[in-house]
Amino acid sequence: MLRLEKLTKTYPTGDMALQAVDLEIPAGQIVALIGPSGAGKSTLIRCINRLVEPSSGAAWLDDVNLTRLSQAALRRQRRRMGMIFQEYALVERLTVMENVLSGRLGYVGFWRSFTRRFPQKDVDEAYRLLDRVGLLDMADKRADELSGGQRQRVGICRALIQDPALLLVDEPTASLDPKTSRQIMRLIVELCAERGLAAIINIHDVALAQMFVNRVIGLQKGRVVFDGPPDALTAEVLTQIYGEEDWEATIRKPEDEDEAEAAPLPAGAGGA
Ligand SMILES: Nc1ncnc2c1ncn2[C@@H]1O[C@H](COP(=O)(O)OP(=O)(O)OP(=O)(O)O)[C@@H](O)[C@H]1O
Repeated sequence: MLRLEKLTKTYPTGDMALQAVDLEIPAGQIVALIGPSGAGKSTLIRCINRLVEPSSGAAWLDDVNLTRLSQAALRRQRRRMGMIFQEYALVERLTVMENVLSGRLGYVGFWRSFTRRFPQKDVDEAYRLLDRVGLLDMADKRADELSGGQRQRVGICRALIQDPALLLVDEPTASLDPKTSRQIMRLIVELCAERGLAAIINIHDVALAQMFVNRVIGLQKGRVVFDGPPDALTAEVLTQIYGEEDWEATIRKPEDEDEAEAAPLPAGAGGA
């Protein structure tokens, strides 16, 4: 379980990116984080694994206070938090397989990581994951030969091979076309359900969030202003989060139901 207690981040510039955020995410629950540009979504995700150092407050993963860890202990705990990035963050000149296996670098010793010789069980797991995401025949391709959707699938495999308890997902579909975006969201949600993984997905596309998760958290100016099921995201609520706009075009409509049926919410997606 992830618990944030009054998590606060003020950047040296004075930007108050997070203001005393309290949040609990049970094991296995998938949450979409929405909010306007600058609301603090990326900061929140990065304060959890301390790519950004929080100014005060605490982030607990089960019984571990992540904000108090030494660098060595933090490295160990980061294995439990897989991260998926908007721009994939793959090493372009390495193969798909090598990129996936790089997710194990936090586990193998210095010499193995230096020579990139991974245990056979890691290689076997990498093949299993690539098969699961439909990229088995791409294992030996270089990352720079892949499409955006294929790259994100590699990014997902790299995060999952860490065997994390929590996925931190930062705008996974922002660089993808609408159809590929749906496929990637569906894959993330399915894989989390299969593995009982909790996830926080920072996402700009409200309709996409509504389609795939059971709990949405709205941030505005570093504060949680909404926490509830996707159906509660009315035009009034969206105005509160984002400001005045014609929200009827954004809110999920009945004709989207076909897509929802094609992607039933797994039980693990969990309610608020
Ligand atoms: N490295 C930084 N130094 C100073 N201020 C920053 C830094 N990163 C973010 N900020 C500020 O913190 C606030 C929150 O930014 P953050 O990137 O977390 O928002 P966001 O909701 O993820 O936005 P977007 O959707 O545009 O990515 C903004 O005011 C931003 O300008």
